[in-house]
Amino acid sequence: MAASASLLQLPSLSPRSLQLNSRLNNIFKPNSLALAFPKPNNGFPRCSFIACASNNGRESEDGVKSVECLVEEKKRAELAARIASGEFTVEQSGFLPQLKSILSKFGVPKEFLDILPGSLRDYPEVPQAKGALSSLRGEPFFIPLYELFLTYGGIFRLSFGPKFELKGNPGRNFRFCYGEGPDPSRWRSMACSTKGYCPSIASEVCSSYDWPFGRATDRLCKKLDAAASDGEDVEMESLFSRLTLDIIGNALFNYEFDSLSNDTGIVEAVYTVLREAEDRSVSPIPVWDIPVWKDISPRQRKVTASLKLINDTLNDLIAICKRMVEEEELQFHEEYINEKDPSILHFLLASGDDVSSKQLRDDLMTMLIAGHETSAAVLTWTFYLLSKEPGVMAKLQDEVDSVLGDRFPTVEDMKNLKYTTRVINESLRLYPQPPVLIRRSLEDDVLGQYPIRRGEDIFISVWNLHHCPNRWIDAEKFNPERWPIDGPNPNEVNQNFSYLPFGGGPRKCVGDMFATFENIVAITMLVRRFNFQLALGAPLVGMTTGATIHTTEGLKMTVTRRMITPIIPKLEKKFREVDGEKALKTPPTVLASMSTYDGDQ
Ligand code: HEM
Repeated sequence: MAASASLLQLPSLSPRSLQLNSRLNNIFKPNSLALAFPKPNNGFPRCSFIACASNNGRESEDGVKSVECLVEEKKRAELAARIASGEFTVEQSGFLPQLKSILSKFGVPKEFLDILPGSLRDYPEVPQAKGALSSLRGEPFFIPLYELFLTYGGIFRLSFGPKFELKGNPGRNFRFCYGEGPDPSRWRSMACSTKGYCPSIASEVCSSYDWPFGRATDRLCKKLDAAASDGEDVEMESLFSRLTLDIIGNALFNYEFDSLSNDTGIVEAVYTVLREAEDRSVSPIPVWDIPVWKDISPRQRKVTASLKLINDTLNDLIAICKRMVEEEELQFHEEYINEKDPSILHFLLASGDDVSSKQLRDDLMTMLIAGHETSAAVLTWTFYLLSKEPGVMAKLQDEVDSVLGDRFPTVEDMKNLKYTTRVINESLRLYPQPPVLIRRSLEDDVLGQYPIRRGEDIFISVWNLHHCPNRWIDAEKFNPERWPIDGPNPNEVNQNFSYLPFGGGPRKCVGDMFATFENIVAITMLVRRFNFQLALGAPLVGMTTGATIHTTEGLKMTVTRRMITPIIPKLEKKFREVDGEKALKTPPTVLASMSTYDGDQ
């Protein structure tokens, strides 16, 4: 990594001005600021920042680029050339500098100009990009942001309104699912509880077969096993979405969506609401706010009905959990965990969290949304990347075989699954979820050398940070080895805020440890058993944006069973206290739980 520390700092991101507005407000209004540090060198060769998937990721043997790849490169080059030509550049010097210049021409002495009130200080103007984003149609929005960054540098102002396609208000648009959401002070305490909860997943309870991570992934393995037998290709993006929905439902409120097996009403309702939230966040006109529209539009009526079903279900779950907690005799303490119901909801209620059921419901809904599609997207893009780098996949499978053998992964295994963790670190670098973070300035401030007005929206393009050619050697290459295997787990602090897999600061992701363990369990259990290749003839894997980076047409893969040397499972005996007695507990082995598997296991 070519680290350039001075460039990588975020000099003026003072907590004062950049406190996260937890409800993402009014983004993409004209005059939003986009940040991307560090500034690239002038003349730095533009890189093709989406790895082209020739033959859908299977390299053609003679190394000839596919037609799609060439088209993709041509499109990118055209976009870069248009931006560089100044098509989107605003020539302006700003009112205050102009005023000073006029006063100076009239002979006003410099000493006087220098003591003019602060508001007249001569700040340089932020480079400005202007236009109609519709003219950049056909790209996920963070791609033009990257091209603009290569042209304008680390900080520039976007004036892509009023025709800006992404003009909208995701904060407001998500509110229909989780009300006003948690108020910041309460959210902090909840985040603390949740962070407090995360270490407790290190307890042996979560390594038990009852824990949702392994159980849900096991169901996915069985599905893939059937597909492998039938020689059918599978669409992994939707399977990962279902996997993570099952996991988060179970972990949050002990609810079995079982979406991998069934399409029940509640599963459909969750997807209806999630898709609506994503659509609203990129829709130019909030038609859903028109009162009559809500009642006559079949789609909006479906959204309302779905929301009611979800809210009723959550209310029931909260009520059941409250009763359980009331009947419980156990005193709450830091390591508290209810073995029958180790859910976050139970933990929060047992901790004496004194909130209304509505608030609790809104909080759970927030976590459901924040923790579902993000993890699904990480798994999707990780498997996409792995399918293009057989060498990385082989190394990963070696590690999994030697560390886990036929066991289910446990939290203790995480420290030994070092390469697996690096694969996830690298996948999160290339495909950050979400690719852009948004803040609103609460007061006038200065960012770098530029003034920021109160109320101004600031986009922090994590995509740009993670792809910056000055920061990363071979920035576009999927190279888990770039992270030293025995080094610290890379995070925003030890990477000097040039790597933000889970955000940073007071509003950093509260589910980072949860998500890491979830991803490790899913990846290790899947690659242990199967090989994955992009399906022949499947559509090219392109990107599109919702709240996270989705594929344009799914991730169609051919899954085959691995031929692996059988490993004699270790029958470790573990003891744990159950109601004051020592209970014998034998951790399940993969073989035991996959007893329906035939052949080569
Ligand atoms: C690999 C999966 C995940 C990724 C990449 C991820 C990423 C992020 C990022 C970047 C943020 C900061 C957003 C911002 O600054 O505007 C965030 C916030 C958040 N995440 Fe995650 N997340 C993941 C999984 C989860 C999970 C599993 C949960 C819940 C169990 C969760 C709950 C949250 C919540 C509640 C917030 C808002 C925190 C606040 O506003 O204080 N996330 N996540």
